[in-house]
Formats: sequence, structure tokens, C-alpha cells
Amino acid sequence: MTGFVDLRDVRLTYGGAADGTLALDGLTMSVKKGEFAAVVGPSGCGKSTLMKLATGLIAPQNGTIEVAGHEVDGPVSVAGMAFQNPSMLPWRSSLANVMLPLEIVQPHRSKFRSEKQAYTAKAEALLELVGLKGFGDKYPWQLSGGMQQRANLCRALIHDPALLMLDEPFGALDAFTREELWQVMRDLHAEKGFTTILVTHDLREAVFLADKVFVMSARPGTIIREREVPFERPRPIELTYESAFNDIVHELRDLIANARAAA
Ligand SMILES: Nc1ncnc2c1ncn2[C@@H]1O[C@H](COP(=O)(O)OP(=O)(O)OP(=O)(O)O)[C@@H](O)[C@H]1O
Repeated sequence: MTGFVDLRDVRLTYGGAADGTLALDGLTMSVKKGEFAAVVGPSGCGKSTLMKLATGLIAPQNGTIEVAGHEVDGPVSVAGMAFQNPSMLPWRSSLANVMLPLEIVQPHRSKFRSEKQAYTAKAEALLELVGLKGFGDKYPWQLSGGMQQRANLCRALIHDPALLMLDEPFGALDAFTREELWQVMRDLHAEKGFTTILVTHDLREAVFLADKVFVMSARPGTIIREREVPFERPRPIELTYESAFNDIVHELRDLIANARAAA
């Protein structure tokens, strides 16, 4: 396989082959190093399942999964993750929340004490990059939802993961805040160059951020279309009001509507 993340002919059934739920079947997809991929599809088609498989949280009954050239057979340490709910620890400051993975993930864990000053500077620099300069000492409950999600992105990136997995990270935010966060995400990806897989229900979000959008069928999920997004980077937010942009959004919408109807 040739990508940075490769899934080939993957099948996943929850709860036993006989009477379980077949979530994914015959799913094949490949994401290149540094690429920003989005995954869209009908509700319940298996998008989150795909994320759990690619990060090694669950194993498929059939097929192969490779990340960074290695077959996945347990939690993938090169991955950072962010979900819809930022789930920050309320008793820790934002800075301490951002630094949490360094206390857990090797090789950082072993040198956390001796390198604490450098790690703190790194976390502060990341907070600044997402527009949270000076908020490191605030507790999560002192931050707005959008600010919490910014800090959550920093926490996902603090250990310099080569792969960032995002499952509906902006889904709970209002439209304006969401667009702000798209731009934060665009700039983080441009600066750091990590490979990204974003699961989203928001087709504008997918087209704005991604190099390639994977469209899934209804459950059992499989990939029914890979749509390249041709727009140059960096992409201004005004792009989302242009007709060429909306044409792709409509094309994706039609594919998903048809997939739902076929279910
Ligand atoms: N732990 C589980 N045990 C049993 N069934 C599950 C489990 N997790 C998911 N499923 C089922 O597998 C299917 C795919 O679920 P998944 O959460 O991957 O879909 P999704 O596309 O992310 O959903 P949504 O669009 O609603 O976010 C669904 O039918 C779901 O009910």
C-alpha cells in the first residue's frame, strides 16, 4: 500500500457475526502523507467506526489497516485526536490540559520533569497559534465553547502527531465560531503539515478544509466516491461563497442523498 493511512477491504461487525451490526464492509481508502482528507456520509454509515479502526482502538474482522507503513495492531501512537466534545479536565488549567498528553505519551513522559520548561513554552506557542495567547491559566469552564475547542486542538497536537484524527470537532459550535475554527485548522495544517482525517456532517467544512473528500454509502459503510478539491491554498473563507465551491458542495450533497435513498 502506498498512502500514509491505508485501509483495504475492511469489514467491521459490532457484537458478533451472526446477529451483530455490520458497520463497515469492503471499505478501501488511502490518504497520502500530509494530505487533508474529509469523510462524509449518511448518518450512522460508520464514520466514527472508521476513525476507531484507523487509530487502532478496535480491530477489523476482515481487511488490513496500515498507518505510516506499519500494520495497525493496537492504539496508534503517531495519532492525535479531537472530538466534538472537547472533554477538558475541569480541575486543570488550559495550559495543563494541553500538556496532558506529554505526561502520558512516550518518549515525552520520561523526560516531562526535566523538559518541563521547554514543554510549557511549546504549549504556550501552540495556544498563541490558535488565538489563545494569555489564556493558558484559565480553566476550561472559564472559556467559551470555541475557545475550549481551540485548546482541544492544541492538546491533540502537543506531541507533534504525524496524523490528526478529527471527529466532528466543530459540530457543536455556532456558524461564525465554526468558520473561525476552520481557518485555525487551515493554518495549523499549513504550518505543521500533519496528515489529517476529518469526519464531518458539514459539507462546506469538508470542501473548505480538505484536499480530498471521501463519500461513504449508507451502512454498511464503504467508500462510494473520492472527490478531489482543486482549490489553491491558502484558501480564503470568501471561497465558500463562490459558485465553484458550492458546485462541489451540491455534488456531495446529491451523492449522500442518493446513498440515503438507496439504503
Ligand atoms: N460500540 C458499538 N456497539 C454496537 N453498535 C455500534 C457501536 N458503535 C457504533 N455502532 C453501530 O454501528 C453503526 C455505525 O456507527 P458509527 O458511529 O460509526 O456511525 P457514524 O457514521 O459515525 O454515525 P453519525 O453520522 O450518527 O455520527 C451504527 O449503526 C451504530 O449504531
